Amino acid sequence: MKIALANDHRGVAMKQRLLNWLRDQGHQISDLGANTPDVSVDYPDYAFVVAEGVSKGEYDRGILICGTGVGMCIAANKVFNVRAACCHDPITAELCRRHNDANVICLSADLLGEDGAERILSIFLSTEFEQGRHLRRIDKIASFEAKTSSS
Ligand SMILES: O=C(CO)[C@H](O)[C@H](O)[C@H](O)COP(=O)(O)O
Repeated sequence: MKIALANDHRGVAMKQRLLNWLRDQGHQISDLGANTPDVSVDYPDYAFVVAEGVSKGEYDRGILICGTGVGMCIAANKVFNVRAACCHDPITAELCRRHNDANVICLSADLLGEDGAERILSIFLSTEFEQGRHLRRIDKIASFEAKTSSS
């Protein structure tokens, strides 16, 4: 899978650990920063780059890491056609794919251990969207987004 990965200063260590693991799984990863834990950066700058890449179809999925995952998630969901999910557990990772067709996952560097993050990512990257009634629901979100972004 072609994946864009980015983080703020709080997510540098987790990103660096996950990079090798993701590449070992055969994914093509673009590391879009940040790479220095000592320099404070603003998570929206990174969330927008990843989310726009996914929105334009340059990447199959996006992965964002900040302290809680929440700031990245709020920012990424402002980008057209992006369905970002903040996942702290495997069940949310599974259902955000099966039910919500999430295309960006946001992880917490402060709350998740390495094993937890790998398990969550593994589920997120391997679970298919179920379509059916769930497609009707995400179509409603897309229609609302199209209507409000053109006004
Ligand atoms: O957006 C967040 C909170 O939901 C992230 O945890 C950020 O990483 C955090 O706000 C950054 O805070 P800092 O005090 O500037 O490190």
